Amino acid sequence: MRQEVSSRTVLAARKQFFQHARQDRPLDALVPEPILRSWQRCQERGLDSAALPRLEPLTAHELSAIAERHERLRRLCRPEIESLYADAMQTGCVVILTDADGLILDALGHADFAARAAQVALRPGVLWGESTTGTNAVGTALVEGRPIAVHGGEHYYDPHGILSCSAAPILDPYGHTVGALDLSGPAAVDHRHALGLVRMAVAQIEHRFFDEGFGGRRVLRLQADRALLGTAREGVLVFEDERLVAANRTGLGLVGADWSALGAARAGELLERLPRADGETAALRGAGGQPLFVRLDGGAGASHVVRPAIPVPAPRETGPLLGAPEREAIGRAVRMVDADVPVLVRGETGTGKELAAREIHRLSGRAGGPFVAVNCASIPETLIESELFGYEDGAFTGARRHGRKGLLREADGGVLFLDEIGDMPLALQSRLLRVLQEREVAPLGGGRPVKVDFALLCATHRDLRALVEAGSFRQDLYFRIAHYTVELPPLRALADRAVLVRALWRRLVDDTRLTLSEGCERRLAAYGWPGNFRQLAGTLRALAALAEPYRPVGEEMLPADILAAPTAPPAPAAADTLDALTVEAMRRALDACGGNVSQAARRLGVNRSTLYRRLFHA
Ligand SMILES: Nc1ncnc2c1ncn2[C@@H]1O[C@H](COP(=O)(O)OP(=O)(O)OP(=O)(O)O)[C@@H](O)[C@H]1O
Repeated sequence: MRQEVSSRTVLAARKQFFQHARQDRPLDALVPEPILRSWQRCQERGLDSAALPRLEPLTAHELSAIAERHERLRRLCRPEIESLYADAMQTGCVVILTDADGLILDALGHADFAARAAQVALRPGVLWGESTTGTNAVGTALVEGRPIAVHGGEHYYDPHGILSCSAAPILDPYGHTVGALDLSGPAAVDHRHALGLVRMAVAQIEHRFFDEGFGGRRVLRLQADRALLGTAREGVLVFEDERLVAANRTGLGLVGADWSALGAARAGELLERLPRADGETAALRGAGGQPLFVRLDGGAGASHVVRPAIPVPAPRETGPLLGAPEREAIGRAVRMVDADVPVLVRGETGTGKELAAREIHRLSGRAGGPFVAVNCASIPETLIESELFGYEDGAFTGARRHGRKGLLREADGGVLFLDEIGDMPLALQSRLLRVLQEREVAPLGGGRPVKVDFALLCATHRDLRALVEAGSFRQDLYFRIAHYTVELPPLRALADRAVLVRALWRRLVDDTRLTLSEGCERRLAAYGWPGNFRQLAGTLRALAALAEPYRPVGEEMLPADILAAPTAPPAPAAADTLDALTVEAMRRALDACGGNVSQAARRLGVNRSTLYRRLFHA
C-alpha cells in the first residue's frame, strides 16, 4: 500500500516537474528534497528524462584493469558485500560496489533480478554517475555525500523506474570519497530496510580502513557506550602529535566535529585530555562535556602497525573447510594436475568450486606459477576469444586496441581455471580443444603460435553430459576435460554441519568475544542453504555485525526463513562412541581457547594438524 501511494505521488511530481504542468502543490511536498535537487541538476545539464541514457560500457579488459586499481577497496569491502549478498539472495536484489565516480566494479546478487538490472545496464563496467545516468542512488549519494534511497519514478530516466536502490558513499579516514555501496531491487518490492543495511555495511567498511595501521600515530577509539568499544560501531580519531589527522564519521560525530577539523583541530579542543597509557580505557568528557569512554592504541614509540582493539585472532586458515571424502578427492586432483591431466570441479553455486581449484593449485607442483581464473559466464561472448587467446597489434580497428597476451599465455607455468565452462560458446570450445591438443596458442590477427604450458582446471554447476546431449557442448572437449571430476556436495548434504558452522564463524570473526549461542548454531546447521557456503558466510558476517561482546548471538537474531526451517533431529545416541567423545572433547578445548587451534592442541597434547583434521575435515 505504502509503495502504491508513494508511486502515485512521485508520478504527480514527475508530471509537474517534467511537463511543466500546473503547480498544484509545492514539489518538495511530493518528493524528498535531495531527489528534487538532483532532478534540477540533471535538467540543468540538459539530460532528457524520456530518452535512454547514453552508456559506454567498458570492455572486460578495461574493467579488469580498473578493478585491479581498486583492489584494496574491493578487498576491504568483501566481507560486507558477502553479507549483503546473503540478504540480496533472499529479497531478490543485487549488491553493487562502485568507484568514486559511480563506475560499477562488482555486482552480486539474485540471478533473476541481475538479468533485469542488466537490461538497464546496472552491471559491472557501466558508469552510474549522476551527470551521465541521471538521478540514481549511487550517483546522487556521491554528489550529495550521504546515504540516499531512490525508488521507482524518483529516478531521472524513465526506464530506471523499474529499480529501487539504496546507496551510501564510502569515505576513507581522510574524508575522501573512495566509492559507493548500493543495494538495488525491483521497484515493486518494498525494501524498507535496505538503506539501513547499506549504512551499517559502510560503517563497517570505513572502520576496517583503520586496521591497516597509521605508522606510529596515536589512534584513539571512543564511544559513549563502553560495550561498543572494540566493535565496528566505535568512533576513531587519529592524532599526529596533538593534531587530528584522520577519523571516521562516528568519531567526528562523538566530539561534535566534521571533516574540516582534519589537520586543524588539536586534541585539547575535542576532548578534555587524552588517556595517559596505551591500552587503558578511560572515562572522560568531550570538549562539550559529554561523557565518553576512550582507549588509546599506539603512541610516539609505538610499533609501525596499530594494535587492534580486539583480542588478537588466531592465524587465519584460508583454504576450504572440507569433509574427508572431498579432501581425498582434492588430493587425487592434485596428482592429476601434477600429471597434466585436466580436472573438472562440479557443484552447486557457492559450494566452493573456485576455492577448491585454488587449493588444488596451492598443493600442486605448479604452486609457484600463476593461477589465472576466467569466468566464462561473465565475459561477454564477443570478448571471450580475445581475452583468452590475446591479439596482435592492429588486430582490431580502433585506436584503443593494442596487442594483448591473452589469459592462456598468462597462465603459462601455472594453472588456468575456466569457471562456468558450460557457458563457453561452441566456436571457442573448438579453439580451446586445439590448444589442449597442440599445446600452443595463436593470437587473433595472425600472430605466430606460441608454446604454452598450463594445467587446466574447469568448473561448472551444470550437467555437462546433458549439454553434450543437447548439442551445446562438444563431446570431444567434454572427454578431454572431465577425465577426473571432483564433486563438491551441497552444504545441506555435509555431515556435522554444526562443526562447519562453528569453524567458519571462527574464521570469519576475529573478535573471540563474539560467539553464537547453541540454539543459533543448531538452527544454522539445520537450514537448507540454497546458496551453500557463500550464503552461510554472508549470514555469519551479518550476525557478527549485530553481535555484542560476551553475549552469544541468540536465535531471535536469525533471518526469518532460517527460523522457519525445521530444526535438526536430536543428536544420535551414537554420541557416546569413542570417536564422538574424542571430537566433542576437541571442540570443547577449541571453544575454551577462543578458537585458537594451536593453543587447543597444546592443551590436549596432540598435534595441531591432528586437531584441525579431526574437527574441520572429519
Ligand atoms: N569449503 C569452504 N570452506 C570455507 N569457505 C567456503 C567454502 N566453500 C566456499 N566458501 C566461501 O564461499 C564463497 C563462495 O566460494 P566459491 O566462489 O569458491 O564458490 P563457487 O562454487 O565457485 O561459486 P559459483 O558457482 O557461484 O561461482 C567464498 O567466499 C568462499 O570463501
